Amino acid sequence: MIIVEDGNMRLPFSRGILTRSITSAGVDVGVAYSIAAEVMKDLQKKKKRIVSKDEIRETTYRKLLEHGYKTAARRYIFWSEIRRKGIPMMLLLGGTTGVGKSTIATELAFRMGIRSVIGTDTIREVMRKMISKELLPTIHASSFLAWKAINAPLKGISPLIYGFERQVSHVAVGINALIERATKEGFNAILEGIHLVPGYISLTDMSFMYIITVESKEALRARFYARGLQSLRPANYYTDHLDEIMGLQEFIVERAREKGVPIIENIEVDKTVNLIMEDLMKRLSERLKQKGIRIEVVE
Ligand SMILES: Nc1ncnc2c1ncn2[C@@H]1O[C@H](COP(=O)(O)OP(=O)(O)O)[C@@H](O)[C@H]1O
Ligand SMILES: O=C(O)[C@@H](COP(=O)(O)O)OP(=O)(O)O
Repeated sequence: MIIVEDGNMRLPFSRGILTRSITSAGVDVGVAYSIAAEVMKDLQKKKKRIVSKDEIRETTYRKLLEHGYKTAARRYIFWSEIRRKGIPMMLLLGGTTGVGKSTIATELAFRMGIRSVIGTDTIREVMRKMISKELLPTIHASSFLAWKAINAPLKGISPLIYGFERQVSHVAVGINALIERATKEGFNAILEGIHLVPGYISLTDMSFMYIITVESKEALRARFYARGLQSLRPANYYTDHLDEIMGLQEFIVERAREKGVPIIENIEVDKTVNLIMEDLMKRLSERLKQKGIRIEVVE
């Protein structure tokens, strides 16, 4: 068995771990698994019982090149450098309910080896327990129904947007606290949820936001039916309010345009995940260069 030495830690070589790192470079998981197996064979041929992480990275990088995956090889080295340097960053995925945020967040977390994925609806749930409905009525409803809790006369303002904005501004208190703590503690996390609206959240220089959208009401309807099969969130609770939910998407997209936050139409999960990782690699390396941190990418 091959032992991987990492500082004073020694762990058995795991094809699963190496497969995840290779998929983080955008390689199909089946191909990634077979490349990981080839890497293991090459290391075994060297008859060395203990290998370093650098040797694994080098061998994997060469294997990807041999198989013609030049771009993936560069991405692979980039993300393993990010992990090696333990660079703290936060990814924030906003977008109206049902577009696929938690699905994409889970896949991104797997590929990037990020352990904490936090939904803003969880933050809202905690706030609901601590703050009464009388005091903050708009947080005790779904985003697209918060307007029903408003009993103020609204002149010329859309009740749907006003109710949503109230809920977002309240939940943003918890979101900003999370971002502050992650920055102070230096840990990675992915936040996902409808409350991540550009202009309402204080981003740090190491937090990167994306807005996920669906192309049509029909596509969104299909998402809710698909989710209804996998979870206890009943589809018709959402499909009965598609116009409101799409109205919130419009509002969120406008804010994203104003703030220059990338907007990604989520047609296929894999494509969306690769798009975000590609864009994130560019934004992250630019940001790190500004901070004087160079990520060597082996040519
Ligand atoms: N690109 C996609 N194509 C088809 N179905 C998708 C896609 N992205 C997500 N889904 C499905 O849509 C449903 C809603 O996704 P979810 O991640 O729960 O949305 P959100 O977290 O944005 O509310 C889930 O059943 C998920 O599997
Ligand atoms: O308030 C809402 O629209 C959704 C947000 O869910 P996400 O889009 O954040 O998953 O929460 P729900 O009322 O369904 O529990």
